[in-house]
Amino acid sequence: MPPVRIGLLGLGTVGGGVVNVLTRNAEEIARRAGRRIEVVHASARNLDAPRICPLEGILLTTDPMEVVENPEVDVVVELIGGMKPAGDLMRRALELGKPVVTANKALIAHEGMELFELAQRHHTMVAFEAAVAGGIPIIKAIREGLAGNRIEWLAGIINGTGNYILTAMRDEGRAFAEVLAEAQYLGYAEADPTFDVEGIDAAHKLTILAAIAFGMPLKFDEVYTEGISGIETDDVRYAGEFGYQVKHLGIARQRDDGVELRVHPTLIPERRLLANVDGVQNAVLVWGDSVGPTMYYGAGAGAEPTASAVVADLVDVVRTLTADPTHRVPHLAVVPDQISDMTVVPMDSIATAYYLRFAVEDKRGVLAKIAQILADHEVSIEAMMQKEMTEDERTLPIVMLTHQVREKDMDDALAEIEALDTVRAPVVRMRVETLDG
Ligand SMILES: NC(=O)C1=CN([C@@H]2O[C@H](COP(=O)(O)OP(=O)(O)OC[C@H]3O[C@@H](n4cnc5c(N)ncnc54)[C@H](O)[C@@H]3O)[C@@H](O)[C@H]2O)C=CC1
Ligand SMILES: N[C@@H](CC=O)C(=O)O
Ligand code: NA
Repeated sequence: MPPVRIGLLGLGTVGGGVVNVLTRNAEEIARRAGRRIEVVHASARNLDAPRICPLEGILLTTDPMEVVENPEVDVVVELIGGMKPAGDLMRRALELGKPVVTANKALIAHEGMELFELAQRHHTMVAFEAAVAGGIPIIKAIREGLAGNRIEWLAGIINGTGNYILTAMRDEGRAFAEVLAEAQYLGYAEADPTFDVEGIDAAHKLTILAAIAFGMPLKFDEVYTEGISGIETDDVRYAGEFGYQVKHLGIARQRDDGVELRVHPTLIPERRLLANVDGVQNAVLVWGDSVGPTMYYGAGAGAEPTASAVVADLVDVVRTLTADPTHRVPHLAVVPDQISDMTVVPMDSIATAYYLRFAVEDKRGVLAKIAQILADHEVSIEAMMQKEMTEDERTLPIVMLTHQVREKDMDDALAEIEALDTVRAPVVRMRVETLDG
């Protein structure tokens, strides 16, 4: 069989990693795919930029559309990122009947439904394993390995940059900005790193995971999203004193009245496996009704871990190039006419336990007043600590864990507490998840 000819859009961190993996493991990959896989044409914005990979034998251009339209290219790999021009390039490739492999979670989360429909219409496919949790084969695991289950819920650390920052803040007490710059240097961060630190990247990934787990449409706009930029080292330390780690989680859960989709900093009991996933590593805990809890762990970002997922998709695509398109594994796990809409439940209706930190004036009766307001709103306290006075001797931090409470009740209680003269700053709050069923 002649080699399969790849057109590669983007020669940055992941594009470079893909060339390296395809070159180094060429024989092994050919044994699996049944044919050799070779990059023949590639594009980058600046052809003089330094590269992490060899480029011998690859025709280079600054015009990615030239690669897509090259009749000598059989499969397109999109590793540019973002919405434009990546979306137009992908659409053109699909119209030409060329399969596309991508790591672009933003594009899939926003435009996946149309792209999958276009692919189907042109008897081809989009593969996107690298879009979620980097090198972890989580899409394949849920879509194929857990196909016998009703997935009840999943929770994951799905942004490598954010986890890298939180780990360095906790273990080394380093400043947020400095660690972010390091994650950018290592190639982990998005082109716009606010996507990482404000939870948007994790929301893109959760959108995709939920669609595959529950057979529902991609609903990025309905994901409740909070990032890690507001987390302070004191809170990480106090959480540790209660026996918890602070992690940024994406959570999707089926309920009778719809589905919860939320991304936010979360306290997890330190004995849980997820609490011990550090640095750039990601992990996803998936709970299926037949299998129970399963967990998938590995590098969530970086050149070769992400390339590992891109190349696995390439092998899949190559294996099915000559197959009847209706016999391929569907993009969102269920056959297209079986995708069923699901209501995303409002945050107000979600019940979780909470970590709270109050900055109060050191005055008699303040704590009693706070406890009273919490009780009036059905919030019951599980544990409480009074911490040392701040350096300026102005405020006394009080931290507590609560039992489960509806978000709406907590909002109302905190609004009342923040209006007290003796409360000096907005209350810091993080949700707590036990992840035990
Ligand atoms: N870096 C990582 O660890 C991971 C990245 N991803 C995704 O992989 C994709 C690529 O990311 P990286 O390799 O990190 O990016 P990068 O910034 O290192 O490389 C991007 C490449 O695309 C080219 N490019 C950028 N804008 C372009 C434009 N307007 N027109 C033509 N070419 C353009 C650049 O010249 C460069 O070669 C993104 O979708 C990202 O979200 C997914 C998982 C992990
Ligand atoms: N910026 C992303 C890259 C992988 O998806 C991350 O840090 O996880
Ligand atoms: Na993956």
